[in-house]
Amino acid sequence: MDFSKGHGTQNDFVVLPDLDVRIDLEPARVSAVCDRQRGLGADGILRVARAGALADAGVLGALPDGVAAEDWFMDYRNSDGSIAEMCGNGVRVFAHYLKASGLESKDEFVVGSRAGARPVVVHGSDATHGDVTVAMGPIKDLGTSSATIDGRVFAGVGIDVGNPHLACVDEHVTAEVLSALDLSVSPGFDPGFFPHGVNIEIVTPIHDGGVHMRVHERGVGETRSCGTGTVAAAAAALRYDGRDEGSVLVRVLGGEVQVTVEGGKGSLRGPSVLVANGTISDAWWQSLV
Ligand SMILES: N[C@@H](CCC[C@H](N)C(=O)O)C(=O)O
Repeated sequence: MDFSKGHGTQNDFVVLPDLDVRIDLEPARVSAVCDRQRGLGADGILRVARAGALADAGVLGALPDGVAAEDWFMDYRNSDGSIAEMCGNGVRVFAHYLKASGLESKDEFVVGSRAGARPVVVHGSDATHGDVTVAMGPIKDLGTSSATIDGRVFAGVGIDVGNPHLACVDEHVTAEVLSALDLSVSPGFDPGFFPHGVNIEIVTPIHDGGVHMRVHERGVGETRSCGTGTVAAAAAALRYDGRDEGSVLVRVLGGEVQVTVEGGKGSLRGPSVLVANGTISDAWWQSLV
């Protein structure tokens, strides 16, 4: 089975081209591939197929809103094997992979996700580096809640950008305070508020047009970046600043991305890097279930 490995600001993915939808992505297989000791190592898997082929194979119950059968579809899995609705860094890597592999020749096209259509613009790409903007869709306010890290409570705002986030902007949080946080343990959150789990961002207020952020992802743990999380963080930081719209440079452990919030929708521009192509052993794959 062929694979590529790539990352967007060090949120890393195994990309599995599967146009005929033959690969069985059982959670045990996904978590083995993503395991950094016994597998390839990644925060998640991106299966590459057309939306119609995934629906015909029963992977998708129905085509999500705005997604046509002939659109590309990013079938995203977290490293624990769970399915998530959206992955912002994943869409950039997915679009870059399509261009680099020759599967797509256009610079502007739609990537389908379980959260709906996510149009992309590939500003530039070669076999290794890409620069991609993703139209991230509506930003929905879920109300206020809080996260607990190491006994410290962070007030935040619940934000749905296709998947659920709790973005906590705190006046006492600086880049130095952020770097001292222990995110090796899952932060506490209100399961009544987030019955399907949540991605949690701790964010500095906006300074000189930018914020710093760390993130603990549902189904993964701490990651060095989360694209949907940067959109939630930017929206929360703008609101903290008394604004509904604006452009924010979001700095994460793995780099930086530019997020724009306008008309209740987000857009995300940032890099993608494709680092390797290879083959997964059939014997190993079969041994996993
Ligand atoms: N890293 C992703 C988000 C992946 C999904 C998330 N862990 C969830 O379960 O919602 C991103 O770049 O957005």
